[in-house]
Formats: sequence, C-alpha cells, structure tokens
Amino acid sequence: MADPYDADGADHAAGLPLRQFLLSLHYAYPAIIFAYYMATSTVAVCTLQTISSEHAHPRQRAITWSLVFVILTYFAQLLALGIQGAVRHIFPFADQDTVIGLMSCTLAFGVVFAGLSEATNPVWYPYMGCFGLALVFEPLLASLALMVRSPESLHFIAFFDISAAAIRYLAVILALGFFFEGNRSARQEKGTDSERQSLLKTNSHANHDSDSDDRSDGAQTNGYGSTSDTSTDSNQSSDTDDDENPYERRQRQASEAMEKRLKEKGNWVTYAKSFMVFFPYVWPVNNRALQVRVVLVGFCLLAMNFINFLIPRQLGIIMDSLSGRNNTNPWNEVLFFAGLKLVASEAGLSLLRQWLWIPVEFYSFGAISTAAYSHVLNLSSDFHDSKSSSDIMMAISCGQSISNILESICFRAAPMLIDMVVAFVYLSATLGPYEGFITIATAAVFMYIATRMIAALKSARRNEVGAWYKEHYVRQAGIQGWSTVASFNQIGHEEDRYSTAVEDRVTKTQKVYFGYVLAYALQFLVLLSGLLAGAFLAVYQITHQSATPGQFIMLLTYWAQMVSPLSFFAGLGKSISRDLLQAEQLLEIMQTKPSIVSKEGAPPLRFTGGEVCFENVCFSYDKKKDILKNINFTATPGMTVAFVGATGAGKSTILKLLDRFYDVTKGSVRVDGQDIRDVDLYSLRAQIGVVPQAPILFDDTIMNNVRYAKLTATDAEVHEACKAAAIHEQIETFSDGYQTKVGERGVKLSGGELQRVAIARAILKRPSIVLLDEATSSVDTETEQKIQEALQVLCEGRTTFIVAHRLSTIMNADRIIVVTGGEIVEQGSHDDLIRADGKYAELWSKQIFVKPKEDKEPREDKAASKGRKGPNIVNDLSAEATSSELAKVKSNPINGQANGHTNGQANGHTEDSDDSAETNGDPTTPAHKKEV
Ligand SMILES: Nc1ncnc2c1ncn2[C@@H]1O[C@H](COP(=O)(O)OP(=O)(O)OP(=O)(O)O)[C@@H](O)[C@H]1O
Repeated sequence: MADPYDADGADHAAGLPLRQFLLSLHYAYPAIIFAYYMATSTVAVCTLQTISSEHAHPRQRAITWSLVFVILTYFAQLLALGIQGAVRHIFPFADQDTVIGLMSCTLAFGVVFAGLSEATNPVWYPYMGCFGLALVFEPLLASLALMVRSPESLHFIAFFDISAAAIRYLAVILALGFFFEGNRSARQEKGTDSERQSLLKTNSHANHDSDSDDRSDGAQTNGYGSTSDTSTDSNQSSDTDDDENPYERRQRQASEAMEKRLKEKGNWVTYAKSFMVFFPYVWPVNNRALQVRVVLVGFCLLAMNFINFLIPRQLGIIMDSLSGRNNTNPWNEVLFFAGLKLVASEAGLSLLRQWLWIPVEFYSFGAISTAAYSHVLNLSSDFHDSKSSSDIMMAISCGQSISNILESICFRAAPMLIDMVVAFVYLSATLGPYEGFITIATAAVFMYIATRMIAALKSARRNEVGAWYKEHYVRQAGIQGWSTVASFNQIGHEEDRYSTAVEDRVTKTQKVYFGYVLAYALQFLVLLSGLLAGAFLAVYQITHQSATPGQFIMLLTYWAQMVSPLSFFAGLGKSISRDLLQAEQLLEIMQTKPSIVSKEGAPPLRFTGGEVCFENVCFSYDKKKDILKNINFTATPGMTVAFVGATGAGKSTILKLLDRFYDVTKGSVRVDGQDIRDVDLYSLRAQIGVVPQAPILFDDTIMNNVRYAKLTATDAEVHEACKAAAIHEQIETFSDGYQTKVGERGVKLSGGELQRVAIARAILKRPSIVLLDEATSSVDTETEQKIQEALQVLCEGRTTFIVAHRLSTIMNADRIIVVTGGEIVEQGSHDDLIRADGKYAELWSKQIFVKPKEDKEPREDKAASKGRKGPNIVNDLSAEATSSELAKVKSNPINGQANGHTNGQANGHTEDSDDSAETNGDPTTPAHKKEV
C-alpha cells in the first residue's frame, strides 16, 4: 500500500522507532478505550451498581455534548484527510494506521456515547475512565505525530490535525470538569434536598425509554421489569386494558423476585450461582455415557467452527484456481469444497451433533420437570394455599428455560463468537486492517441498531400480548359461560365483544409485525453498507494487485456467513432475560422449603386406640392474626367430637392441625400421647381418614378414585367400601358401572354421589381417626340420610371429629365443642349444653331441626340400631325427640322468645309451603310441622 508519508517526506530514518511507537499507539489507543469501557461497564452491571445508582448527574447533558465534540473532531480529521487525498489524488490518503486509528477512535467513543446517551443514572467510572485515558493518550499521540513529521510536511493538514487534537483535548478536560463540578454542586444541594423535596412523587424518568434496558430501568423506576414505567409505554398501553393479564402478572412477579434476590446476593455472579440448584438436572451427573456425549458435542462445535472458516477460504481458492492465479487443480478444489459442504450440512456434523445431543437434552428436560413436580408435591399446605395452581403449573413447565439458557450460551453464542472472531482476524490478515475495521464497525452498528429496535418494539409487543390474553379471555368466558350467555339472550353481545377483541389483537399484531419487518430492513441496510464498503475496498485492492478475485469471493462468503450470528447476538440479551425470568419462577419454587416435614429420624406413630389431645393450642396462618386461641380438649379413643360455631370460627382449622397440614404456633396436638410433630408424618396421615366438605375426585373411573385410598385394594374391596357408603347400587346403575369416568374434579357426579364416593374412599382406607368436614352439606334430605348411614359405618369405633353447621346431625355426639372467634366457649354433650343455656342453646333454638324420619324400619330394628354403639351421629330426629327437644328449649326463658319466633316462622311456612319447604336452612315437612 502506498505510504503518503513517503510522498510528504515525513518518515525519517532517525524517527523510525518513534514512528513504530506511534503506529502501535494508533491501534492500541482505541482498543484500550473500548476494552476499558466494556470491562468496567460489565463490572458495574454484574455488581449491580447500575441498579443502585439512583441519582442523576446534574451535568450529564453537558458531558454528553463534550463527548459529541470529541467524536466530531475525529470525523473532521478523517474528512480533512479525505479531502486532501481527493485534491492531491492520493489514495489511501494517509498512513493506514492513522486512518484506522481515527476511525477506531470514532467507533470506540461512539460506543461510549451510545452508552451515556441512553443511561438515566449512569455509573460514572466507565465514562470518566475513558476521558482519563484520553487525557493521557491524546497529548502523547499529538506530540508523537508532530515529532515524526519532517518540518516540510507541516502544511495545512498538520495544523488542522493539531487544532482538532487541541479542541478534542479541551472537550475531554471540559467533560471531566463538568463531572467534578456537578458532583460538588450535587453534594451541596443534597443538604437541602429534604427541605425542597416535593410531596408528590416526581416523574423524573418520564421520558426515559425503559425498553433500552429491561433490567436496570425497571429497577430504577417502578421496579425490575416494571410494565408501566415510561410515558411512551403508558401512552401506548392506555389504549389497551389497564388490567394486568396473567402473563404480565407472572412476569412482574418474577421480575420483582429477581430484583429482590439480585439485591440480596449483591451481584450477578452470586445470583447466577443460585441456579446451581439445577446443575444435577442439566448435567447428567450419574450418567457417564451422556457426559461423553456432551464432550463430543463440544468437539463437533469446534470442528464446525473450523469448517465455517474453511468454506469461504476454499471458495476463494477455487476462484483463483479458475482464474489461473494459483497452480491448483480446480477439480480437486471443487471436490474438496463439496466435501466441506457435506460435512457442514444437515447430513454431516449437524446430524452427528443432534444425534449426540438429543438424549442429553431430553434427560435434562425430563429431570427438571420430574424434580420440580416432586418438589411441589412435597411442599406444605401454606405454599399450596398461597399459590394459584396455574402459576405452579406454569413454573414447572419453565424447566426448559434453564437448558435453553445453557444451550444459547454454550452451543450457539460461543461457537458464533468464535466464527466471528476467526472471520475478523482472517479478513484483517488477508485483506488488511481496513477490511477488519469495516467488519467490526458494521458488526457494532448492526448490533446497536438491532438491540435498539428490539427494545423499541417491546411496548408494542407487550400490547400485543395483552390483546391476545383479552381475546383468549373473551372467548373462554363465552364458551364456559355458554348457558348464561344463551339464557340471557346475550349471544349477539358476546359475538360483538369477541370480534372487537380479535380486531384489537390483529391491529396490534400487525404493528409488531410491521415493526419487525422494518427492523430487519434497517439491519440489512447496515449490513449491505458494510458489505459494499468491504467490497469496494477489495475491488480497489484487486485492481492494485494487492488482493485476488478469490479473496473477493471469500469476503462475500464470510459476510453472508456473519448475518445469522449477528442477528442471534442482537436478540441474545432479550432471549436470555426472558429465559431467566422463567427460570426465576421455577427457582423460587425449588428454593421453597416444605414447612411441615418429619423430624430427622422421627419414629412412626404408635397407635394405641386413638386418643387425641389438644393442649393450649394457638395457631395463626400468617403469624399476625390469631385464628385459634388456647384450645384444650381431649377425645378418648372411639369418641365422637363435634365442632360447631359460626362460619370462620376456626373449626376446619382444628381438623387441619390434627392432620398436620399446619403446625401449631403454640401448645401441642397429641395422638395417643405422642406429639404429632415428633412422629413420622406419613405414619400419622396413614391413621387419619378425611371426608372434606368439597371432595376432589380425579378425572378417572369411580373404581380408580375409590381405590386411591389403598392402591393395592381388590375390586371386591372397593365394592365393599362402596356398599358401606351406600353408593354401590347407584354406581351399578351407571352405564359403565365402576368404570364410569367422573369428569374433572368429579363434575359428572351429583353432590350426594360425590360425597358418598369420598366416604367410600375413606372407608377403604380404614383409618383409625376420622375427620368429617361438613360431609353432609348441600345435599337433600334423602341423600343426607344415606350419607349419614354411610358415615355411621365409617366412624364406628373410631375417634371421630365432625365439623357441622346443622346441629341435628351432631346432637348425639359424645362431645360438642362450641368454637367462637378461635376459642372454645363451651363443651359437653347436647343435653349438658342445652341445660347450660349458653351459646349452643342459642344456636339450637335458632335452628328448626324438625325432619321426618320415614318410618320404613320396623320399630324393633330401630330399637336395635339405637342400642348399637355407633358413632353417635344423629341422622334424624324422631317426632318424639323433636317435641321433647323443643320443650326443653321452650322451657328456657331466653329461648321462649326465640322459639316463639321460630315457631311462628315454621308455622307460617306450614300454611303456605309444600313438602320440600325449608325453614331456617333445615328441611321440614308438613308431618312434623303438624306435630310442632
Ligand atoms: N389457608 C388459609 N390462610 C389464611 N387464612 C385462612 C386459611 N384458611 C382459613 N383461613 C382463615 O381462618 C379463619 C378460620 O377458618 P376456618 O376454615 O377454620 O373456619 P370454619 O370455622 O371452619 O368456617 P366454616 O364453617 O365457614 O368452614 C377464617 O377467618 C379464614 O379466613
């Protein structure tokens, strides 16, 4: 390449070492600036200084303008050199290192400028460090440039250079000055800040584009990943629904969790370490064969890098061979090229790599999903009560994101980076540093534009997702609530609602789609400009015999090969942050420890009859509001204890403590003298059978649902349990009998059938302690009677705890405990409590519990069944019993009034209601009403 200094006589033999030094500085200076900026910015991000930096610098704008001047001076110098070259017909118009140095400085300071102009509250040392470096290097470069010039070469351009350098130096000093002056005035103002602070929240970042940096911006404004932090966003979002859709809510919660953990951990490195919990699932720890596969995949990737390097080179060789520039045989070269293409194709290395990788990938996916599912099942009630099941399921399915992150970094980013570095080095080596510079500058501009475009499309994308959820919701609501829609004649309304939602979604999708098309167009324009610049340079070199046509072809092929890595890198940050957010949701679950676990080495429960003792039990769900206060009672083996009281009093909570779904806050629960916290949890639950208020069945056959209590039970055992639960005959009438599918959560069964299947399930378990939580609620009289009969079978001889609102169902319990506001206010038998004339008597008087017992049983049988030692649950009141019970209540002065009132009501009903009429929530019939 021609050296203009020779033409100008600037290069002296005596100044050769200085010239060499200057040459290396031209390359080193921008490289140092760039390396320093990237390294310190990475440290600032990794150590969360970008998040904690909260105060805007008062002179940030002035500093940014100083930087603009610095960049402009480099431009001006380049322009002057170009003009001089054009006027004097010299090309290249100056030393290669001088021009590359100026261009690289423009690029390096351009990167610094891009960072500074986008940052709201920047961490300053990366920027100030660059200015500091400029303070040292600029005078050094300027004086060296002067020293290596001969006096006769000090014409106009030299003076221009010196002036530009001087202005630049001044701009650097000004930038530093602004920084320190701004700091000083900020410190002074800080003292008076508190007095001046507005009472209203200021929106200092209103115009700040959050999209530029998901992480830091969110943290600095409305929290990490905030969804409504900019005016742009809020404006754009205002035309959509204000409500947060489930996707946004999950994203926001994950962002908040991420920010919280980041702050706790202090930096990204320790934060990333917490993901090590997934290591055993991602890396096949105990599987040597899979480990070997991973290593081989690594070799495949390296081989692929090498092939990617060889292919463009080989094309160049073929070209030169065809044009006779080298002495190779084009046939052989083409054959070799074909071989390379085959190895690089989907049928070559790629196939091998996939074959090696697929088992590893599926190992990881399977291992994470199973571990997450198992972890969730082993978590305690507090976790399951506080999380929505859809969120948990979403989080479990996020396992894939962990392997996505690793795959993106190890198998895509790393090889692509190697490809790009190799291409850059090879192009610089074969076509000179100008070509190298063009490559790197194009890549930098491409990346900048691509990341900016992705960020700019963020809010449009968010709107699209919101519209998509809205459409989904409207559709789902219409279909699920079809009967309501149809019966209220609102089909037209629903159609309109849906079409509006679809229109809205389509408009927003189009916006996003068009945005992406535009972004791609812009990115490819950048690439095209770079390619054209590179191609012109190569053509110049070919015409000046310093390059071959083969190298030109090689250049074009490398450029084509660089497109996909560049696009990938532009979207890498975004995709990793999305995967990280998803992984965060799973990590949160995986880090949750079950609150109810068996103590280490806890012995199994020694069951000796089923005595249950609550001693000074206090409990709170949230450690703030006391739900149970000082609960004391003992149930002897085989006893039936009923809990009554107002809704929300804490009755079901008592049952949950016994089943150890929660642990007491104070006091203890003992079974046969053993604190349930000291025994094996599994052995405790093995002794307890629960019939909940709303039993949940699996979407499976009745047979399998009942058998769930004892997976080894035979069909005959299941039939027996169902007979005992008085549901067998009904099941037999179903078209598929025991093989009938019950539907999701048992929706295909009626309430009474569902409850009896649940009772059959509990009977099959043969528990020693029975918990019935309003097991006969919401069913008709006849079904209730059947259920009560089934319960008698279940509870016989077992310690039984019943929660009931209908007092008629528990009046024969051995002990009735009245709970009010989490405290036991009364306990005793029905008669004792009626006599005591307290809360229970009051409740009793309010309930008209008159219900006919169809006298199907012969009198003797009835007497026999009365004599049987059963669970003492009343399934009904006989007419005599009813009269005597009411007489008792009537004899109470306090109840006389109440009774008069209730009787009045009952009588009122008697006159004008039919057989199915209910009074005060209890079914009544004319037969009894007459008696009353
Ligand atoms: N998982 C939970 N987390 C927080 N609070 C809860 C939880 N479960 C119940 N509570 C609260 O505890 C109190 C007692 O609830 P509990 O279900 O024991 O009442 P209850 O007497 O059985 O009521 P009901 O007769 O209506 O079933 C209520 O105020 C309820 O809101």
